[in-house]
Amino acid sequence: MTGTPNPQYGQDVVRLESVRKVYGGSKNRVAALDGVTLGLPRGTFTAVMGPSGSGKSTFLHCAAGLDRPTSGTVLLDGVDLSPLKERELTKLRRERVGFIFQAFNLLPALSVVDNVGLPLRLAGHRPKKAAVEEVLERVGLADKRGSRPGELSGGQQQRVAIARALITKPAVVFGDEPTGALDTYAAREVLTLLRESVRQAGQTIVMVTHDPVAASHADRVLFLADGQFVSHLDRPTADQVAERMTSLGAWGQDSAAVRAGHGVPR
Ligand SMILES: Nc1ncnc2c1ncn2[C@@H]1O[C@H](COP(=O)(O)OP(=O)(O)OP(=O)(O)O)[C@@H](O)[C@H]1O
Repeated sequence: MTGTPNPQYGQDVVRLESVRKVYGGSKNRVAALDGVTLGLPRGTFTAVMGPSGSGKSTFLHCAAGLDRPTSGTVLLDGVDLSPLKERELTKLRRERVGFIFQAFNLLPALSVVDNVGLPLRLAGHRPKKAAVEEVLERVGLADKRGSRPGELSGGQQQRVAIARALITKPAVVFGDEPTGALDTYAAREVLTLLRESVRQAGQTIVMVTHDPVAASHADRVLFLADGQFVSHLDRPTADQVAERMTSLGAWGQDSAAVRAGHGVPR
């Protein structure tokens, strides 16, 4: 089965080769991704950072098969996405990719259990009770199984979203600012959970974030500038991430104020 966790290091779950994504016409052409070649090994937690407009969302969308590059190749769990038709791409995403967004995107009328089981239902499978219970245990919400999202805190809702992302045993989970809407405490809980799923279950996670503290939970932080990956840090502190972002001009004149807002230890 495609999504079976395989904590085998050295094998790239996400691979981009010479990927370019160009927007606009001849007058307002923007290379949002400008020749990106990159491999993300199985069982690793990667954070992607960069100034506004550097191409983070474009990278996430292309790497996750939500958008197609103008040129170049994306391989997801060993599958070349370029020749796939839309339906095949949708199927591959459902089977092998999990998503976590800033706005938790839970269905308010459904219980926690039904929200978590939804990706399996969409793929035409009936969620197994034991599998849903197990993933709810993992995110620490077994006692909230019957609650509606509106009855939960932001951190709890994001943990439901993580359970929903993990239920299909995806090859990779993409997070788009997953802690952006959470307070410091809830954010730390969510990041610890993501990190544990990498350490203990061999999950592969790729997370776009503006927050140096969030990025410091990753194994590796990649920095984008003008559509290219320009540097990386392995197991950095939040301060090191913030320094690197400052050197990329990410926070302009107000960098100190923004750093303070992002909770960087000073
Ligand atoms: N649909 C689009 N049409 C035209 N240009 C686009 C489109 N999407 C993105 N761009 C441009 O591509 C570049 C990269 O955008 P992208 O959204 O990937 O950056 P980002 O790093 O995610 O920015 P932010 O941190 O502000 O969300 C920017 O110059 C942006 O204006």
